[in-house]
Amino acid sequence: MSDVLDQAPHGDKSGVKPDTSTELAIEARGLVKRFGDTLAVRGVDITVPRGAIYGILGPNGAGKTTTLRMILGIIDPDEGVRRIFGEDRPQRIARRIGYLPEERGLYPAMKATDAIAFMGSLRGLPRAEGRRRGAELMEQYGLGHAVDKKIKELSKGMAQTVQLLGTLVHKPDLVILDEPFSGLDAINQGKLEGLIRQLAEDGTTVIFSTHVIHHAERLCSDVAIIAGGKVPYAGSVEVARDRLPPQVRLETKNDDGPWRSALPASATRDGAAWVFELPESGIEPLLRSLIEGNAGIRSLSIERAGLHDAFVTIAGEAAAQAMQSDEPAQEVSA
Ligand SMILES: Nc1ncnc2c1ncn2[C@@H]1O[C@H](COP(=O)(O)OP(=O)(O)OP(=O)(O)O)[C@@H](O)[C@H]1O
Repeated sequence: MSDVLDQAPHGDKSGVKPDTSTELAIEARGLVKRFGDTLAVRGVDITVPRGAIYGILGPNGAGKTTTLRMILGIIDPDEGVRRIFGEDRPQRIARRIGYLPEERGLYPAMKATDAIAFMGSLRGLPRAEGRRRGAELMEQYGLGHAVDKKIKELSKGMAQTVQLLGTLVHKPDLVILDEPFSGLDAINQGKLEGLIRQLAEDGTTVIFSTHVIHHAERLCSDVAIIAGGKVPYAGSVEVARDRLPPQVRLETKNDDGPWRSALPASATRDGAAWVFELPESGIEPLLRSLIEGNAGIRSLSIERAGLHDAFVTIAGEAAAQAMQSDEPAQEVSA
């Protein structure tokens, strides 16, 4: 797949010199957007380092698309500033950006490679080159059999993939994907995860919005959680997970004994196991008390909180439930 994403420096294409003065791909501060009476985005700050895979998580209507559209310069914020590669007028560096909008759509009568070339031409890539690269990309993405097909002859998922390839054909430095996983089956979701990883390995910054926390957990170094037009958390996935104490799960041979006083008062039963938060003093003193108190340890595990649990804590149960209702029944594993 690396050929697919054979990334060259791209600043020359746009006539704008590559910016080396900032390590940030995106810096957005205090973004606010109103649509009539609706306050869609209420003061969003997002900072995306270059080369990151960055996830924007939030339930329906949270303000993800509006935020991305402001960052891209498709709409202007009512308040706040945003910079892409240090440039505060994103349109000026449009050729360095690839954008997959949430609303999918290509001309049904166009050939797939022409559709990719057309999208590339909107970002400054000559059509002939776009067609050549389009065919190459389709071949490498497993759609070689469809290069001569028209969009209307493709399945919905295949057409969506063609649109994604059109987003990448001009070799952008920054790729912004709005809900790229929705509408794809489990196999294609897995392929898309691989493609996103490959883009990042080649130095491209990738930002995607999603309802499905598992994609972000597998792919992202950093995330922003958007809920109700605000960002209650933006930062590393690891730090978000560390906001919750790890959970201990303990099974013992003996039901009772002096060891029981070592368990925190909040410990609960889950079948044969005790479940509780890892005490602040750590596992060693607890282990000592269990051994000396003759618990007869059968099994003991310590599990770090996942991003989903962190999301529930940060954004709230309601937001998590709203997200979960959108998760596909079949999940892919990394
Ligand atoms: N053009 C518009 N005119 C009026 N209201 C809008 C417009 N675009 C978005 N909104 C409103 O702004 C809020 C945020 O919408 P937005 O599309 O940004 O959310 P989202 O997080 O991307 O949601 P989803 O996951 O459903 O796509 C919603 O209340 C929505 O109804």
